[in-house]
Amino acid sequence: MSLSNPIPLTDVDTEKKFRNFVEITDKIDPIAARVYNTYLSMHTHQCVDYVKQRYDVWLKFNHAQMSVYDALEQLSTIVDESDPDVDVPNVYHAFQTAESIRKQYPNDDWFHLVGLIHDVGKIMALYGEPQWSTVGDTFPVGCRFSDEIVYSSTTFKDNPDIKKPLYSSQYGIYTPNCGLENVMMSWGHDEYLYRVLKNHQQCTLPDEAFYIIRYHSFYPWHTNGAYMYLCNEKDLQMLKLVQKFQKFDLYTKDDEALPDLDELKGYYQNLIKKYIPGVLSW
Ligand SMILES: O[C@H]1[C@H](O)[C@@H](O)[C@H](O)[C@@H](O)[C@H]1O
Ligand SMILES: [Fe+2]
Ligand SMILES: [Fe+2]
Repeated sequence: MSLSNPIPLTDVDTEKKFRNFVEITDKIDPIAARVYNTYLSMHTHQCVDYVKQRYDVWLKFNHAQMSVYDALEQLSTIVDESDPDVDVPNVYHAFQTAESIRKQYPNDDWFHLVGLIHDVGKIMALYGEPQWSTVGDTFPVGCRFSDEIVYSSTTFKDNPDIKKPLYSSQYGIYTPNCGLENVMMSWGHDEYLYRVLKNHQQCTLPDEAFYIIRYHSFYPWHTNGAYMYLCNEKDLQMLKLVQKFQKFDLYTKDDEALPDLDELKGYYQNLIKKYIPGVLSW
């Protein structure tokens, strides 16, 4: 599926510095400490065995029954602890992302909907999942952790997998260019929402939408160029689309100009009716 002619991205705030993962010093601001500690826990605990165990817990889809819109509204109670750029509930970020995509690609309504829902998997945090296992950038487990992972120089030292020769080799349990669909990613909101939607037979979003949802947090890959040796043709083709999405996901973050959610509700409820109707198992 090709996206119709883009209008150039004009409303990007070039003054503000996004994704500024500052190094930890003893005089640190509370947000920077919150972000660092989230990644420290994530990089300490996310390993092959841990991810398998999360599959057991979450892929039974027995936590809740609700529509996508109801799940989206639950984001109004979640502040993402991994994000140095957002300190308000995540529901605003959902509408900011969606609305900016809608402005640039008015005809690609499925893309608007991806903007709206891409982070809905974060509702896991409301059902007992720690934030370090819900939010933040993702990375493959079962092979060597890349230097391109944020804070990786100090946060992986207690991860059980770095002591295992197979898991800490370049390819680990994978084969060259095996394709990301065959790679086990650290557990988080991307994989979770992807699986929830796959499990919902009435979901008619295109393959591109599923792909963006599944890999939008894989910054070491889509932005820093790591792990290319695990990618197949499909991944390289989809990379451009994920990068396009990433601009909207990141540069529209704004804690001051908050969208009026009631005003936008009707448009997006119709999109949900069109592409993801019904009650989903979460
Ligand atoms: O802190 C953010 C946030 O958790 C996003 O939802 C995720 O997609 C990004 O990768 C991460 O950097
Ligand atoms: Fe996300
Ligand atoms: Fe996001």
